[in-house]
Amino acid sequence: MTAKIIDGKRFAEDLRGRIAGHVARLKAEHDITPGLAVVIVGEDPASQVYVSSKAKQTAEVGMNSYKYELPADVTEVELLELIRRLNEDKAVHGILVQMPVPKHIDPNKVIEAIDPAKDVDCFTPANVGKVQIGLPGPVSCTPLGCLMLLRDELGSLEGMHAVIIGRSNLVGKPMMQLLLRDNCTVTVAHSRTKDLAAVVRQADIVVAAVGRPQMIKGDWIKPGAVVIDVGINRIDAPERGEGKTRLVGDVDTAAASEVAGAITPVPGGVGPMTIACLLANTITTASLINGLTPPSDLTA
Ligand SMILES: NC(=O)C1=CN([C@@H]2O[C@H](COP(=O)(O)OP(=O)(O)OC[C@H]3O[C@@H](n4cnc5c(N)ncnc54)[C@H](OP(=O)(O)O)[C@@H]3O)[C@@H](O)[C@H]2O)C=CC1
Ligand SMILES: Nc1nc(=O)c2c([nH]1)NC[C@@H]1CN(c3ccc(C(=O)N[C@@H](CCC(=O)O)C(=O)O)cc3)C=[N+]21
Repeated sequence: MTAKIIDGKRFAEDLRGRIAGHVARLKAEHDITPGLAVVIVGEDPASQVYVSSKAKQTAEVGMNSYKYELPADVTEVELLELIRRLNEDKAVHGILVQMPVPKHIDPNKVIEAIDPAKDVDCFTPANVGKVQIGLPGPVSCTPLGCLMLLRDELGSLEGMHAVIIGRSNLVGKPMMQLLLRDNCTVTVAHSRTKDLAAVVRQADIVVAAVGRPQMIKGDWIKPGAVVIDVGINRIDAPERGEGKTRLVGDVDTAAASEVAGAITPVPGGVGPMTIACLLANTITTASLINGLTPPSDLTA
């Protein structure tokens, strides 16, 4: 059997098309142009690429995009002051501070400074709690993107055994909440899990968010399972020439594709969905800030 390749890039394009429709409606009916502010500290080249593609896609769907590039030696006080200004700015409906921030800045202080009403990453305690009890609000971008792909592939997820590998606040834990809400039986595995292969073999749905290149092997996958590969790892690719690299996920995609029912590729899988869901969250926050019900097709 050869797995279906889940085209996240294409799904994200469709999602951005729907987002553009919601932006047009907010403008025409309510005179609101959603605005997203992205703050980046320092000059990590990977982050630069990621932030540029966010700005480009934000503009393409008709939203306003505001980019703040701060030097790596900016003080914590200065960064917090910028966040406070963005909290007050009526044109800004979403604030994203690219993580990680330099070591001399406390990421928890950054998170706590962001107004939960504008927290499009769903990092603040208020929004984490809302997701847990099912209240409307932004939902962590990567897990939201994974959920959309899974629902599209499977329809109802009810009763399925989902195994998530990774328990970070960014991916694993919010993924757990969303799959539980969709009536999956959820197992969360991590670095202390015993016999990970045996745990993964039980899964109808595998979500790999570990950050270890190709760690999840083909023979760990139950035949027909749906595999969502969140990992983005840059590895050496001497076959492409000296000094060249390529991106791979946390799953051994070639081997897993022999067994799985469907699988997301890297690149072109979850990554593009993360960015599209960031824009979706900006519609959600712009709606809620203005007392409107957010569009149901952009959230969990
Ligand atoms: N596609 C996208 O849009 C995004 C991709 N990513 C990628 O996803 C991956 C995960 O990101 P993130 O959640 O932030 O990573 P973290 O490093 O924060 O978390 C990794 C998790 O994996 C677990 N883990 C580490 N080693 C093992 C192991 N050998 N066996 C089992 N579990 C293990 C850790 O366990 P423990 O808690 O015990 O330490 C931890 O819970 C990375 O590759 C990242 O680049 C991240 C965000 C967005
Ligand atoms: N506050 C904050 N929020 C985040 O959501 C956040 C963050 N900080 N810091 C970094 C991680 C990582 N992340 C990615 C999103 C999309 C791609 C993506 O689009 N990847 C493309 C490939 C891009 C390439 O070729 O380099 C793909 O998978 O197809 C990658 C990585 C969001 N993160």
